[in-house]
Amino acid sequence: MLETIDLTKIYGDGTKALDNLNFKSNVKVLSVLGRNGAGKTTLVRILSTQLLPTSGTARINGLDIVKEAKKVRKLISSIPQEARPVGMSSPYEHLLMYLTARGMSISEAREISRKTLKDIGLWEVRDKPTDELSGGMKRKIFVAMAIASNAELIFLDEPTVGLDPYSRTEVWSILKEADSKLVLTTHYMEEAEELSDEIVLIHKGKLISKGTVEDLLSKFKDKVRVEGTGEIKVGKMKISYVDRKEAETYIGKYIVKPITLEDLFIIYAGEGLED
Ligand SMILES: Nc1ncnc2c1ncn2[C@@H]1O[C@H](COP(=O)(O)OP(=O)(O)OP(=O)(O)O)[C@@H](O)[C@H]1O
Repeated sequence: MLETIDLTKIYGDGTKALDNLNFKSNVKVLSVLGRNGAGKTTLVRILSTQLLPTSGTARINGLDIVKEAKKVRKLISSIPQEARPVGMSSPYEHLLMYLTARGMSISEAREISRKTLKDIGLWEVRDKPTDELSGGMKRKIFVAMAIASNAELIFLDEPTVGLDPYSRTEVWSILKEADSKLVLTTHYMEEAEELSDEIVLIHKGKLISKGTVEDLLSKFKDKVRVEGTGEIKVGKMKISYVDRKEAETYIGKYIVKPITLEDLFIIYAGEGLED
């Protein structure tokens, strides 16, 4: 169970990255979505005890992430967005080091490392220095480390950035099979749709919406997206969200599409529909 209580973060320069965030979640995969700068990484860093909040707190399985940070760290594993592997060490060595450092026996760590490297598609390069691997392969090492940890809750900040579609599917598959609960941030909406049991949408550090993909979209079930005309300007593109009936008059003249998760970003950027 994850719960944030009036969680607020104001950085030293005055930027309010999280603004009284309150939500509870107890699902297998929770995705945190929001535009660049919405506060997702700040939230994940605070929840994974790498950064202190300015005020408020959060609880993971009832444990306070500030007052009981040491206990929380035993429950979680986290891959920061900026994680970089050690160039001379191989993927296999990364996993072994990480798992044994977490207290796993060497024999168990060997077995789990091998299985995870196979599952995630890194088996053939398991003994290569990571310096000699591609950016996507390096990213996969961290996903493998987190999943192999079998932690109760795993934080994955944009786990599939830079991965080709095949590798992304490999990662999705391993994430779906994991026994751990996951908190994920992503800018890939199909990834959020594929994996999430619940989504929290944040904007300028505030909670905008929470629910399943269906819940979030159901608020706009009678609307469609019209491209080429409308009040909302995204760069040079004009977009409007109109009732289905009204959209009939646009068919043939403009591009008319169903609303997807991507549209929530445009809608909630403050320029679209009122909630
Ligand atoms: N160390 C810092 N000092 C000052 N401001 C910061 C710092 N880190 C982040 N911010 C600011 O806090 C806000 C939230 O940033 P954060 O990285 O949490 O957003 P995000 O939703 O993860 O963005 P992205 O999708 O681009 O990764 C932004 O305005 C950002 O500029």
